[in-house]
Amino acid sequence: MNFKTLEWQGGIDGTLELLDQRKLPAVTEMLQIKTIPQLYEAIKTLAVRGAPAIGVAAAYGLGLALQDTDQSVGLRAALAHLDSAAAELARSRPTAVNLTWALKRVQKCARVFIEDNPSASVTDFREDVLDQAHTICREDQKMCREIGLNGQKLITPGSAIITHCNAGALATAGQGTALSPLYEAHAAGTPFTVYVDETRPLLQGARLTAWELNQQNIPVTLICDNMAASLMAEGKITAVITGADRIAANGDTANKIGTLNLALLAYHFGIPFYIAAPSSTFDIDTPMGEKIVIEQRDPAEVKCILDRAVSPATICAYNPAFDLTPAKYITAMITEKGIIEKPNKSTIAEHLAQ
Ligand SMILES: CSC[C@H]1O[C@H](OP(=O)(O)O)[C@H](O)[C@@H]1O
Repeated sequence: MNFKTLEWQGGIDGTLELLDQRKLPAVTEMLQIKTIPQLYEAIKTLAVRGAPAIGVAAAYGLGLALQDTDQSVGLRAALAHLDSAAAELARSRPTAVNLTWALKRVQKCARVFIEDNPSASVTDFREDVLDQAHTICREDQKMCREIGLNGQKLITPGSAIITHCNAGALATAGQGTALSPLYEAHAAGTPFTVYVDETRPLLQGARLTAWELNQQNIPVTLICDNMAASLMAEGKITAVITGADRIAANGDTANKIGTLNLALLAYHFGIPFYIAAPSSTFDIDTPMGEKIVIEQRDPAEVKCILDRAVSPATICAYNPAFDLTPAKYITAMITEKGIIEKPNKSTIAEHLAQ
């Protein structure tokens, strides 16, 4: 990739740099994040977005949180500070499980460090927390590549794929989830077509996926969200691939609003519908989709396009950021471990246990 979605600069007193996705595609600008309130705002306003990217950013956020502590506060106080920051960041967006998954993982490792090193310095503790964040980042990069290699076999010469929102490098620390098989197929010289849903209201498809694929010289056909049915009816689509924000134990999947539309259309037209996601997006503690909290965002986002009003200011608007696709409409899931055909509670459990 010729851009970095996010990157930690320096050591324990370093800075988290984020590519400000609110300004793409017109402006490529890095945000310098030094505090928890700054990171909370960046996640809330989608300066950084996408389930894996949010998780990696939050993990680094705990490294930032400890920059307020010094040797005199002691390990227990430093841990309390870290927990407080984790609780605040967890409130930024409720649906993507990677956020709380990453925070809980760093918090757990922090406790193990203190139990194993009760006389360690706060500086050593801070080094360990930052190492955990780097590990989560590196693992995500590796998982993205593996998803690509596992999903590449689904992209054959002449494939015509619809993708929704952005589940590419901009949504992860690596080369993405849903877009990763496309990158691998492109690198292998496989000729395919990709239709990118603009993805209202925040246009992650038009602004981000189209930009990202264009950066990699992959031809893009941008479509409005209401065009998928006619393309499928005309026999022009061979598969749908999207990302995911949270996958329940039974395979019900929360993803960007509009994903369910595509899944139902694909089911009707007999077109494969694939979800690409790393293991960190599976939430086995949530038994089914109806238990997943769907983020409700500011209705003003629906009444505007790129901050320009498109409807009377006084009307109401409905703005759920995600919808739920029941597992029965999902042909297969692509993970870093392989492919889950006909995802359900048992096939998912067996797959994740590999
Ligand atoms: C690789 S997960 C990307 C996932 O996150 C997006 O949501 P948002 O842009 O609101 O963070 C969308 O649901 C993507 O599929």
